[in-house]
Amino acid sequence: MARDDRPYVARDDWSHQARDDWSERAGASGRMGSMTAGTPPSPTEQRETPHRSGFACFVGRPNAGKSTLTNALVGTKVAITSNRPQTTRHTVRGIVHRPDAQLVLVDTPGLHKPRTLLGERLNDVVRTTWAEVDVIGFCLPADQKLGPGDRYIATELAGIKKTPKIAIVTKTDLVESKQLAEQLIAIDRLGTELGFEWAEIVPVSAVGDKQVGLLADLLVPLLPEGPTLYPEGDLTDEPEQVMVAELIREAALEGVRDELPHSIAVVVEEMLPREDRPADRPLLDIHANLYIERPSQKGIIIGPKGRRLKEVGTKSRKHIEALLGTPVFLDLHVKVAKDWQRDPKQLRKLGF
Ligand SMILES: Nc1nc2c(ncn2[C@@H]2O[C@H](COP(=O)(O)OP(=O)(O)OP(=O)(O)O)[C@@H](O)[C@H]2O)c(=O)[nH]1
Repeated sequence: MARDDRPYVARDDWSHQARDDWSERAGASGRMGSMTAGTPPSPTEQRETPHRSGFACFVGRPNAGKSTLTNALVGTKVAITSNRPQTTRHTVRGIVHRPDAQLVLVDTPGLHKPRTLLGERLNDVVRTTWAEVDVIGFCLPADQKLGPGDRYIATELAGIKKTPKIAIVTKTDLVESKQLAEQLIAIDRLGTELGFEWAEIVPVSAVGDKQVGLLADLLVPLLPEGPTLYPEGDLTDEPEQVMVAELIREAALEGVRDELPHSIAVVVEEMLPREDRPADRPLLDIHANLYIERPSQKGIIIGPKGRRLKEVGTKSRKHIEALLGTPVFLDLHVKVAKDWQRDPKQLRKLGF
């Protein structure tokens, strides 16, 4: 997206920021050393912009829209999304390939007050990720006032001094411009209150495809100079089995309530091409177990006459086939792993 097309950027000094970037790069590369701030680069100079590569992660409370945004940036379904909170457990990387940069997105679980061993482990994953990335994107939904959950995360962010932080106001399609403006101001103030400044504050709608390209444009200059890290065409380095398990879990989460979403874990036991198939009609056999914590939860997952489980299978199979580009036979079993969230041995077995 051309910079002039930007309908909203809260920082009124963004154009200076952009110019500063240019002069900074000039200093760094030595190639544009004579350029003064405010001089637009010539097309030749623009082509000489150094290639950048690095890692960004999106943080924010559950349901803030992190996975949807990751998918929108990458352009393919790589992170699972759901309208249930805390869907993302595994760190899924989406990779944005551009001529000038490679941006590796690390999608973390939501940071929350831990109540179980699983909760503590998830928070550790989040903090470790924050310390390693080049830029953090803090996602705040436009349609919800800043709450204690946001402050909790922002306070933690304030402690990570070195990493630049971009505030991303998500789901802007859900609000009028006045509400959006208020949210932008509140977020700016939150940074000031906590003693740091956002590198940018940018409103986006992943669903409405608004300003997603701009977000990438703002993230890229915050990455270090460097060569491509992954081969072109790679969208994620998450093992296929984990992605497949996540797609099954996503389908299983649909329509379940209360504590059940947190009780579901999926492990793909085996993925093997079916033997004796003609080359033009391959079939991939996938055997997966869907774990719950208590026998009483089995009925809900399986549904009357097995209908619910069948739906979960059909739905996830379609997504898996789209992801892997091959027809799939999905063999899905429901098993009870008693209180797995509190049992270190079970957690390890389930991949945490
Ligand atoms: N209208 C609208 N809805 C959105 C947008 N982005 C995300 N959503 C919805 O918000 C819900 C949560 O989105 P996710 O992307 O799963 O949120 P998340 O932050 O990854 O959630 P966790 O994995 O639980 O941390 C889903 O129902 C999405 O469809 C958006 O730009 N506009």
